[in-house]
Amino acid sequence: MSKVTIVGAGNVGATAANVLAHKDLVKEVVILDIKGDFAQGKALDSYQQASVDGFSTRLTGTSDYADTANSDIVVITAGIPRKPGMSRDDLISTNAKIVTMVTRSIMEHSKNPIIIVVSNPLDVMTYAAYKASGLPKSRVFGMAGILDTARYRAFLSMALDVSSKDIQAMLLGGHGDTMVPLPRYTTVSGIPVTELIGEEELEAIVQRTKKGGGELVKLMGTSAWYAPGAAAAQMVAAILRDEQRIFPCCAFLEGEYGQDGIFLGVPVKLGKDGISELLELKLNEAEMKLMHDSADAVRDVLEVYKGMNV
Ligand SMILES: NC(=O)C1=CN([C@@H]2O[C@H](COP(=O)(O)OP(=O)(O)OC[C@H]3O[C@@H](n4cnc5c(N)ncnc54)[C@H](O)[C@@H]3O)[C@@H](O)[C@H]2O)C=CC1
Ligand SMILES: O=C([O-])CC(=O)C(=O)O
Repeated sequence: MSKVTIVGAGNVGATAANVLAHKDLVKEVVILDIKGDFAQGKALDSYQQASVDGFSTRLTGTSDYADTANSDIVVITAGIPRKPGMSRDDLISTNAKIVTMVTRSIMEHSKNPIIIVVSNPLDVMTYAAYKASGLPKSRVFGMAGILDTARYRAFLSMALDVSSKDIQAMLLGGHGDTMVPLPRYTTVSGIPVTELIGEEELEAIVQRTKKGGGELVKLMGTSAWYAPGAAAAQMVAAILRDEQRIFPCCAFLEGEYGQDGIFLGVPVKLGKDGISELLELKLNEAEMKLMHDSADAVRDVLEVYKGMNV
């Protein structure tokens, strides 16, 4: 009888709630937004889909944190999205305050939730939620890697004309243009991807993946929501079902990959208590360098956050 709260009833939050309800895994999904009755409207619309699509999960909307009391899992999507010409890092001054305030309010009503952060800039916003919550690192992490590998898998699927279901891939690093897709850890039904595609075409797909978020911002004028919402719901499902699935997630590193005191994308195992294990891949020199460059980029934004004293 779990309870899931989604903070932010906007594009990503409402999609995550809707996708989660379709999985029919949880009794109650609460959507919270500061924007008047907006969350109530989104929840009501979503719940009116229940009889059409056949799910029982109740969706309710609110602007009152008391209604989030005793949540088992909280997904934070509150904050502003970027517009064309902006980087995710440009969102920090607004979103750091929002994510910190949201996390504090959540913790006033739920003792030991698992928090999944979605708001950007993701790696630093996950750090902000971790600090504001006081929860252990196993219970606070961010969604990005599932989305970024999903884009990588989509581009590969289009290039190879195969189902993306058969493409397995791993990706590390920050959720920015320095992210590190890993062709050496990419297979198609067990076949190394390098046996199926030329080096140049693969490199072009890697580069397109790194800028995958920006491509959509340019096309739509705001950032993506279908794949991000579904990715967040997949993480919630893995926790609710105690699946111990291995996903790339934004997790707190304390020495792993040569990084300390920073949230970055790495493979983790997800189950009922959050992150049960962080996996350290045997990277080659070139991959490790890309990982360190990505960590440096995240660390620059982390310094900005630390200087804000929120
Ligand atoms: N980690 C990832 O891979 C992804 C992250 N994002 C990020 O997710 C965030 C949300 O994106 P969208 O849903 O497209 O934006 P949106 O503008 O559609 O929705 C954001 C919602 O947050 C609400 N909000 C703002 N301040 C709040 C507060 N203090 N408390 C509660 N609610 C508050 C707004 O009223 C709005 O409804 C953005 O920061 C975006 O950059 C988006 C896609 C992927
Ligand atoms: O691109 C953005 O700003 C939103 C995001 O993180 C993504 O879609 O990857």
